[in-house]
Formats: sequence, C-alpha cells, structure tokens
Amino acid sequence: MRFGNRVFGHETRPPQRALTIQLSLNNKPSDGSGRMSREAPAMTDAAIEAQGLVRTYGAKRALDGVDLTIPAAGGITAILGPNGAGKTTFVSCALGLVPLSKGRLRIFGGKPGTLANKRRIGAMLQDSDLPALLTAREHITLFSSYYPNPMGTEELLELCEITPFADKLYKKLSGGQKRRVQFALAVVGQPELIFLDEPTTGLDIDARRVLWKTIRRLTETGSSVILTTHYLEEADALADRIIVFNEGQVIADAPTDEIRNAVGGAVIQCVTGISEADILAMPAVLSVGQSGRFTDIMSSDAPATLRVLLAADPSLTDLTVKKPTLEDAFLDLTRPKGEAA
Ligand SMILES: Nc1ncnc2c1ncn2[C@@H]1O[C@H](COP(=O)(O)OP(=O)(O)OP(=O)(O)O)[C@@H](O)[C@H]1O
Repeated sequence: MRFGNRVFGHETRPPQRALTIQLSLNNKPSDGSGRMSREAPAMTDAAIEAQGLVRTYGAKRALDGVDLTIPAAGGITAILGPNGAGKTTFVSCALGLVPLSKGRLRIFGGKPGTLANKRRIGAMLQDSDLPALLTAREHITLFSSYYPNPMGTEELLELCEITPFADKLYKKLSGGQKRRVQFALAVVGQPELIFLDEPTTGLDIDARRVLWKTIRRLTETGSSVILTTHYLEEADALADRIIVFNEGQVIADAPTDEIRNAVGGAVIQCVTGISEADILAMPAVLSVGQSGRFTDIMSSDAPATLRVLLAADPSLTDLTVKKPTLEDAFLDLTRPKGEAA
C-alpha cells in the first residue's frame, strides 16, 4: 500500500475483512431468502487493474500515470481528492464512458464498457437522469431485467426506503428521492463492482444512513464498492481503504486507519497571541492554521511542542489536544508543498 512515498503492509484485505468474505461465500444471508446470495467471483480476479493511466484534455492531464488495483470482493474503497483531481475521469474510464489516452485498464480482466462487464457493474453517477414518466418501481423492475441475479424489487424498495413513493412518477419526486432511486438502480443487480460518485450529495442525514447501511450490506455479499465523496466523515465511516488523487495522480493508497494515523502526533488547538511563524519554529510542529479565534497546530510530538508553547505564552487559553481526523490527514496530503495549513 502506498502513502505518499511510504509503502504500507500488503496488497490484500486485512485479516478481519478476509474472514467476512470467507463467511459470506459459504453462507446464505441470515434472512434465508437466498436472494442476496450469488456465485462468488474467483478470488484471484481483480475487479480493476490500472497501470499507467493517462487521460488528457488538450494540455490538461486529468489522469497522469494512475496505477491501482481493486480486488474482487474488495470491500469499500473511497477515492478522495480536491476538485479537479481526476476522480470522475477515473470512474468514467473504468465504465468505458471516456477512452484512455495511454495506459492499461482491465475490469474483471476485460476491457472497460463491454456488455459482459456491464452485467457485473452498477453505477450511480453525479449527473444521472432517468425517464420522467416512469415510477420508481417501474424503473427498478426494468433495470433488474438487465442483470442475471437481481434483488427482489419489493426487498430493494424497502431496503432503500422508497416504498412510500414507489408509485409516483419520477418527475414528481424530490431531489433526494430521485437520488435514492438512482442508488437503487446502481445496486439492483447485486453487481460485483459498484461505482458511487458523490452518492449522498443532497440527501438528508436519515437518507444518508440508509445508503450507508445498504452499501455495507452489499459488500458483505462480495461486492467491491468504489465511492467518490467530498464528505470525509462518510469516507471515514464507510471505507476500508482510501485512495487519494491529486492532480491526476494517486498520492496515497492505504487502509483508512493507516491514512488517518500516518499523520501521526496530534492536533493542538488553543487561543494564543503567538504568530504562526513563531509557532512553526517550535519543536515538532508540522503545520499551523487558523480557524476563527483558534490556532490549530499539527505536531508530531505534542508534549515537546506544548512545553515550548506554554512557556512562550503564559496567557494561552482554551487548550485542547486531539488525534488527527481523516480530514486532517487529507488536508495534510493535498496541501501544496511548502504551504502551511
Ligand atoms: N470533458 C472534459 N473536457 C475538458 N476538461 C475536462 C473534461 N472532463 C474533465 N476535465 C478536466 O480534467 C480535470 C479532472 O476532472 P475530474 O472531473 O475528473 O475531477 P474530479 O476529481 O472528479 O473533480 P470534482 O471533485 O470537482 O468532481 C479537471 O481539470 C477538469 O477540468
């Protein structure tokens, strides 16, 4: 696993995950319906293999040498990155919607966009739209006919909490209700690989939690989910693995815990009159930022920083020390070199 210039662990799932996969391959779902079970994909088949992907738009390199592998039954991978980092371009290439300029991309060992691959993939894109004059139930019934082993329509309507508006015309649904239907269509086929591009944008917190629950359930049956999101708490709550894109390149690729912990140290927050330049010169300080009246100091050794900080400012107040969050790690990774937080 990559994290900046560092290499982490191994390329396979962590042991706990491997156990979950093993169980799901050998057992039917607890409700005994059999509807969520399906033939397991060969464990050796990678869902996605990308080597040296380049996609240019004129002089712009939207993808600039992307290498990554997503295993089959690979759990939930969040692809994060600032605006314009290349996340949507990567997803579009994997779906066969956008051709590559250079590189090798294999989906279940085949080219992106083939019919065989489409039957193994579900996708919810940012700009999806659907025929206005069909109901949610009709859309789901129609989509389920494309897949060899779809979920039952009623079960899916319940799971995604669509039942109360299942018979309304799509055009009469609210924005959040439309997103739920789009999500249901991405998962109705119980596909082995699911792309969710900003799936919870515009959803209220209840609807977001329904989606999270459904996503987790799908991975328990052996799906690999690729989630792109700007909500870092969503990635933190859901993803087993985080891949960070920046300027068309993968700058970090590691299990979520490792990404969070790799920042190391702690975030010291306080109210102080000391200048950012003076704080940056203190021991173990990695970066300094301002949020309102608070100063946030990222330190690789909080006690060492605190000793000097407290001695330098006896009037310092509102002191808290906390572990870095995924957001701290993300900001640290994607900050332009040489720029303080
Ligand atoms: N069809 C296109 N024509 C020209 N440039 C494009 C096109 N699609 C993407 N780009 C450019 O490629 C770069 C990567 O865009 P992309 O949409 O993949 O980023 P992203 O990480 O998904 O961003 P966001 O988080 O804003 O959705 C951007 O600079 C974008 O302007």
